Amino acid sequence: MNGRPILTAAETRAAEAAVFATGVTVEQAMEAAGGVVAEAAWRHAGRVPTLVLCGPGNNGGDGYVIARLLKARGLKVRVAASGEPKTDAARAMRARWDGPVEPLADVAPAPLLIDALFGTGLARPLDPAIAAPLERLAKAARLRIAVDLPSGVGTDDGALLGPGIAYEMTVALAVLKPAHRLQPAAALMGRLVLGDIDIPGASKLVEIARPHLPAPGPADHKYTRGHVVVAEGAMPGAALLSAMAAQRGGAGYVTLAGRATGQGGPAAIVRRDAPLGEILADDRVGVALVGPGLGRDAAARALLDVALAAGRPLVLDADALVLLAGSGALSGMPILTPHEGEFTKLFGELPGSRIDRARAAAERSRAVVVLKGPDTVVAAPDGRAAIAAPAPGWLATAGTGDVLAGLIAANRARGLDPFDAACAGVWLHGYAARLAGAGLIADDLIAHLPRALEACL
Ligand SMILES: NC(=O)C1=CN([C@@H]2O[C@H](COP(=O)(O)OP(=O)(O)OC[C@H]3O[C@@H](n4cnc5c(N)ncnc54)[C@H](O)[C@@H]3O)[C@@H](O)[C@H]2O)[C@@H](O)CC1
Ligand SMILES: Nc1ncnc2c1ncn2[C@@H]1O[C@H](COP(=O)(O)OP(=O)(O)O)[C@@H](O)[C@H]1O
Ligand SMILES: [K+]
Repeated sequence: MNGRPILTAAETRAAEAAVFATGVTVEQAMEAAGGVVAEAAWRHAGRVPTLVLCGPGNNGGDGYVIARLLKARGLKVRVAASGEPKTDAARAMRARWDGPVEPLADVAPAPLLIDALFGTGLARPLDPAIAAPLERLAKAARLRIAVDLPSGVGTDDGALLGPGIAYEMTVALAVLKPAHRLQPAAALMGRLVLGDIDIPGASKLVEIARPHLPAPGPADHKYTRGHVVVAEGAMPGAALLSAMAAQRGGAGYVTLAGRATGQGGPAAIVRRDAPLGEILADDRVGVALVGPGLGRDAAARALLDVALAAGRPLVLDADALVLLAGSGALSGMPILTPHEGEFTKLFGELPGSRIDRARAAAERSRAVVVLKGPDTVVAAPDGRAAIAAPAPGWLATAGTGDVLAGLIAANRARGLDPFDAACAGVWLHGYAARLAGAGLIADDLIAHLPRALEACL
């Protein structure tokens, strides 16, 4: 798993401090930051009259640099500030801006608005005296560009601390921060550009990257590619969706275990109406998926108990998660795939961001937790975590979770470790959703999985 690192505000400051310790100055870093944003703005918007809003900290310092560089390219640039700069570097950049600085409260709008009010230093909700003019100027602009982050979002949790303006572009400086990927902030970013300013960062939190999933080779046969067993329950359609997703997601052998034999779906699915324990006793079984359409009655509980006792790698979804509420640590590092509702039933109300909550849940359950939603987070008990790039809202339709569970099962069965299998499944799911496009239903995702797999060869 080696997606782009995502650093919190404190980690970003530490990464910057490490670079400054080598002799690079804050002013140099700020010149570089202003340079990448000015370049991105120029490419995106061209020769457009521009208003740069500067805050009191180093985000504002970047703003003064951007204004100077765009003016040097011949743009009509005005600057408005919420107050005097408070850091040495920002003061230095303010001094290098040779135009006037207007007060934010009553400045006139411009077609291009560049927001350098606050970045990673925002510590509390925006004051109305800043939020109101920001909103007014953003509404009146034709294009809005955020420097590092839209002003008014929580860097580490993606919470809204301001008016929630949607930008056409955000230029993230040095590294991605959680707010670039966590909702509701992530939805405001527009096109997200990462501006390299030579401040490297490493983190246990990454963006989910395209996995490398090699094609089967000469040494492979159906079992080496992975044997997935999906347990059927009260609603066999859900298990069928999971089974089909596991097949199209690359599993070499998929067994549907249960009573509803012969109900639609490809002939290539093996259907067995035998006790689940007997089916899972086969050493060639790479993973058991339990939960989609399982039901929550005694029969469902009995199937779950059999799966938990079987000693095979597990993917537990949907009803299985509800049945697990109140249980402690699990053995064998299963993968749990709750949406928010299932997560709360399973783990209660945990504090912090989605990342904090997924990590705490993973640690408590000793499982890899996939906290699903528009900003899916994957977390492992060892602290590794990953956030998906935004997926299409069209995924909010019945059965797409069953498809995700089947995909994760296929990747686990092919031998990926639980964290990597979960991340690979989430990536394929999001990619297939983009391919399937508007109006998708869960079945369409499955039809697009071969092309998603192709992208990972
Ligand atoms: N640290 C560095 O050396 C570099 C930082 N860079 C920029 O600097 C930003 C971070 O700079 P800072 O740490 O100075 O933080 P910010 O510029 O985001 O804001 C910090 C300032 O805002 C005040 N503040 C916080 N919340 C407020 C609120 N709700 N209302 C009013 N005032 C509030 C703080 O008291 C402080 O004065 C990054 O996002 C990036 O844009 C870049 O210039 C690259 C180099
Ligand atoms: N608004 C949204 N934007 C992007 N992805 C979403 C959104 N809502 C749901 N999803 C994704 O769709 C899937 C829904 O899964 P789930 O809630 O288990 O549905 P079901 O049980 O009907 O299959 C998850 O992968 C989730 O991340
Ligand atoms: K900003």
